[in-house]
Amino acid sequence: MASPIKVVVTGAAGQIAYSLLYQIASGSVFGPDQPVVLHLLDIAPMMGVLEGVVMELADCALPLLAGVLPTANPEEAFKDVAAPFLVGAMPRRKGMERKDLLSANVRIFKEQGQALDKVARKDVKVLVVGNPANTNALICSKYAPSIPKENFTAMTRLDQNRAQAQLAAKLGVPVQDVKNVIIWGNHSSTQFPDPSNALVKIGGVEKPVPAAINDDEFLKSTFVSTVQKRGAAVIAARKMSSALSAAKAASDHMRDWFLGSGDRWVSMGVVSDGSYGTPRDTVFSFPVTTSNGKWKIVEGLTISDFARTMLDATGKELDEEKRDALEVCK
Ligand SMILES: NC(=O)C1=CN([C@@H]2O[C@H](COP(=O)(O)OP(=O)(O)OC[C@H]3O[C@@H](n4cnc5c(N)ncnc54)[C@H](O)[C@@H]3O)[C@@H](O)[C@H]2O)C=CC1
Ligand SMILES: O=C([O-])CC(=O)C(=O)O
Repeated sequence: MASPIKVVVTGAAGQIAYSLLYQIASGSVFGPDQPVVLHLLDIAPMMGVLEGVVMELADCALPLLAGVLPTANPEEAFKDVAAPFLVGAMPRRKGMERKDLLSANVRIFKEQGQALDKVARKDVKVLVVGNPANTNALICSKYAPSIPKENFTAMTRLDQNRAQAQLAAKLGVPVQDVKNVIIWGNHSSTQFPDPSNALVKIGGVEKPVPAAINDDEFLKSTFVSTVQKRGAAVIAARKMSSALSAAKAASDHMRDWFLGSGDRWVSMGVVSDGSYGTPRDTVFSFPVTTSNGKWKIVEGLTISDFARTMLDATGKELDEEKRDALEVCK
């Protein structure tokens, strides 16, 4: 058995963490042979609730759970961790856009960037879930200059999973038979869920999704807006934002980053190098492949005029969010 790795979940007393902690501690993220020590960070007033979460983790009797550390101190939480899931932040409510959370949440990621810079391993792999996730990840990276910027990512995997599920339902196939749908840009209502390179397996044969669906109007309008607005639809129904599916997506993101994405593309918000004409120095979601703990943007894709308009709109929003976030952090 490998020696345990330290994994931190922030917002550990919240609703996403409630699903996520089990997935990490049961081996679905880092593999069935990798023990974990869980560091649980939340704010001081939540320590009582967190105590209950600690009790429940013990009561799960999980063989891979090698230790649990609940704390309200970021430097204690981030000490020597390999994998931070930065979930802790205010969720939006009905009628809000995710960027409306910026002024409330971005300071959390400044403070946590500073703490990571001070005490985390330099090869730490950071996943930001708390909204607005892309811009929070950018700010976190900016305040942790001793850690390579490639090590900071934002979660758009939930959007990818939603897009894949929508296409599979339309085609009447199991969800795993659809692959390579892309989420470009911001985890917001300007994101571009792009099915143009997606593939579907039908009767054992792989075909392009656009040809299999053969309904351009559906792919450019209904499909795009359903995925863009899915988070708001869940809030309208549940009166709380998605948590079960968000935790599953966070697990998928980290698992693929650590263990590899195989023959599938996955979407991750990463610091843009300007690929595909996107704004540099924003955290932009791209199709990537992952192996040996590193991600690589899929190169050489054709960008249609429609896609160009969509990429430019979401890039513009990310530039605006960055400007606002830097102002808040001054
Ligand atoms: N990127 C994505 O796809 C998704 C992102 N989200 C976002 O994830 C975040 C968390 O959502 P929920 O778990 O539903 O919220 P929640 O309100 O249930 O839990 C948030 C937890 O974070 C804690 N927290 C607040 N400030 C903190 C700090 N400075 N340090 C550590 N913990 C802190 C709170 O005390 C609370 O326990 C929200 O911002 C939400 O919008 C939610 C779904 C999907
Ligand atoms: O919509 C929200 O505010 C929560 C979220 O990010 C999502 O469900 O995608």
